[in-house]
Amino acid sequence: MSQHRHPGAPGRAGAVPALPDLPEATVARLPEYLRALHALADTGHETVSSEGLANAAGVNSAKLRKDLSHLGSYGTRGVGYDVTLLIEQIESVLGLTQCRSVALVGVGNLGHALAGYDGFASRGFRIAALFDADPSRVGEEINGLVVRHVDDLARVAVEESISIGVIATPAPAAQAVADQLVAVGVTSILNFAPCVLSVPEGVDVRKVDLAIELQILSFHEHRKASLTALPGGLAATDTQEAIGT
Ligand SMILES: NC(=O)c1ccc[n+]([C@@H]2O[C@H](COP(=O)([O-])OP(=O)(O)OC[C@H]3O[C@@H](n4cnc5c(N)ncnc54)[C@H](O)[C@@H]3O)[C@@H](O)[C@H]2O)c1
Repeated sequence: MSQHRHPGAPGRAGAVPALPDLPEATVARLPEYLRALHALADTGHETVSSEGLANAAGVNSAKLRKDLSHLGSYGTRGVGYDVTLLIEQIESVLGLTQCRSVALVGVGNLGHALAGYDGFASRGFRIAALFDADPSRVGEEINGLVVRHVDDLARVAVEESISIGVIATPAPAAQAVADQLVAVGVTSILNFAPCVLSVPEGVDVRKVDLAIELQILSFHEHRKASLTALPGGLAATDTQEAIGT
């Protein structure tokens, strides 16, 4: 996943206390720690060592300790981190203590899959509205939500307090959809369309493109093949480190 962020993004909630300005790479790893911590909590763990959490999250433990130190969380020597406390700290920093309402625009193949997925609610997100421009899709019910015409975006965004927009339209339509989302006050956009969006300062856009991820993996396959062809074979032993995850 790539991201595009304007510095000093104001966000929408005015009363939120100032947060530490974390490195983007740390922010990107916090959800991994959170997922691992929830799995530990679900299996009855009350504490976890930095090594245990690092393994569960798939990062190295020095990086994890550094990331968590940004939150003021250092764990207790010989005991490790308190799982519940760390979940609360990370959720607080990620702004997950409130459920965020998401609007999904473009309910085709991908949009259907996203709208039908039940796993977002437990991670702090509610898909609150579905929009499409195709009249034949408007009125269809998916997972208890009726698809509305994108022309209703402005009204529904206010009614449902939409804070994040997800774009799953074809690329040629994505910029206009982004403009509509921004016009109704949405300042965070997740873009699945394979294109670069132009947005005003203060609007955060993250882009998901599985083809790009596959192309990066293709490069590493290509590189591994070229290294194994050399005398002495493949040097890198830690594949995740080698590809910078
Ligand atoms: N990021 C990824 O990894 C990934 C994977 C698959 C697809 N995609 C991308 O996701 C997008 C959707 O793919 P799909 O297979 O679901 O396409 P699709 O054609 O099945 O669905 C697109 C939907 O968008 C609607 N639409 C078009 N213009 C619109 C507009 N202005 N406002 C609202 N709705 C509009 C269409 O009516 C349609 O229902 C494409 O851009 C595709 O390239 C990305």
